[in-house]
Amino acid sequence: MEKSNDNFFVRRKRAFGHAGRGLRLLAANEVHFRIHLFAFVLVMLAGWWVGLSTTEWLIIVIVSGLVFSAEAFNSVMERLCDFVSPEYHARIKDIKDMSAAAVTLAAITAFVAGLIIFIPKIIFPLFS
Ligand SMILES: Nc1ncnc2c1ncn2[C@@H]1O[C@H](COP(=O)(O)OP(=O)(O)OP(=O)(O)O)[C@@H](O)[C@H]1O
Repeated sequence: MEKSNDNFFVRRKRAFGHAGRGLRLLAANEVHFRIHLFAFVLVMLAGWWVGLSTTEWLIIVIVSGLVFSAEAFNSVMERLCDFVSPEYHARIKDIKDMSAAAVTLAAITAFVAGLIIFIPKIIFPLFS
């Protein structure tokens, strides 16, 4: 690809445009990405309802970002694998399964963090 002579800011703006297109592709085509988005909105509403502290919001935002990033990279892996090897291949299976495992690890981390933050705020008041 030819190197452009545009200045720094024009190139950064273009890079954000490419990233924005990637985000739209993920939101439009990836069911799991949309499920995470839906769960994120629910957690935001629940956080607002129970009144999270700044630190708790930070933890929720960080673990959610981790899940979104892992999901995005997993989608990239799936597309790359399908492009490189549309037919069944044992190595492609390993790559896709490991990539899916990365998302699962991030999701478990977020789930456990959510339990630690929300359980005391939702369950404990019921018994006090
Ligand atoms: N070309 C292939 N070669 C070997 N195994 C594959 C191949 N394609 C898919 N698989 C196996 O099927 C599983 C599901 O793959 P697939 O690409 O359909 O992802 P998915 O989890 O169904 O995601 P999505 O439905 O979001 O595309 C993989 O984790 C892998 O075990």
